[in-house]
Amino acid sequence: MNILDKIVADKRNEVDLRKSLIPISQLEQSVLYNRNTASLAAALRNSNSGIIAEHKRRSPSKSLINQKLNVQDVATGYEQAGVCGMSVLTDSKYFGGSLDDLLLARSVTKIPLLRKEFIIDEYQILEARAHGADVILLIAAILSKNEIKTLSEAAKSLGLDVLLEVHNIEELHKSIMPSLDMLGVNNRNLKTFEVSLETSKNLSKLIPDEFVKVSESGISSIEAIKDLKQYGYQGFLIGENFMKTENPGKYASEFIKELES
Ligand SMILES: O=C(O)c1ccccc1NCC(=O)[C@H](O)[C@H](O)COP(=O)(O)O
Repeated sequence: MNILDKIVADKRNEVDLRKSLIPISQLEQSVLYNRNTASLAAALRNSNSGIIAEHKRRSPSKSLINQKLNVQDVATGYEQAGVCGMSVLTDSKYFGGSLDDLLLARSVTKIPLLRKEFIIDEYQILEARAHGADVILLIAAILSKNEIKTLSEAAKSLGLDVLLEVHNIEELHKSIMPSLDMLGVNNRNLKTFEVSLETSKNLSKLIPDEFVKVSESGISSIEAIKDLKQYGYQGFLIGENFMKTENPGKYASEFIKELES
């Protein structure tokens, strides 16, 4: 079994357990569930830098990245740096994150928040909204066309933006549908961990113009972003490169200033 299959198998058990503990009616009654959401797609369209900065403690490919930081400090730092949005990993077993991280980030910032999760069930979308997310991620590699349609339509009906992630042409072809806002190309093969920015470049011309194009993973330089912009990308998801520093917000601020200069 590859790592992605393992993550999804564990996720099915985790979601079943969560559903049995917290009913949907409880999620719907939360204060955060009943609020106006912010659009990441709109923020990216209006930005020069297009940075989406991630909170990521560890990962299957890199193991430990940074365990010392407080998520509220990271969120505040990212907002002050001028990022367009923040991605918060909520998977606990493989990334050391949680829904509490999302809540804590929401408590200190107004920027669009992405629930970075392996979403396989509509229940996780309700959880995302109830914990302060504005955006959800859907990963084409783990969903059928029909599931992408059902889940993205559910997210849109709740006022959430949808970022759909692909890694190859087959995933892209099955995914294009009107209920998506952003199409993300993951430069990391989630089954082998191989990273190449060529993946974003190769798929760029196949992504229809109505979607905001986002390049994800393995981005560590200003030159890489300038190059990807030539291919029509308006969003750049950066995790490890910021999180491995002592002060991700400060590093992101310097990165964005240089990008915009
Ligand atoms: O990062 C991993 O090792 C990973 C492994 C398996 C599934 C997903 C994984 N990462 C999720 C992401 O997409 C990244 O956290 C995100 O794009 C940021 O990437 P990076 O800038 O390279 O940290």
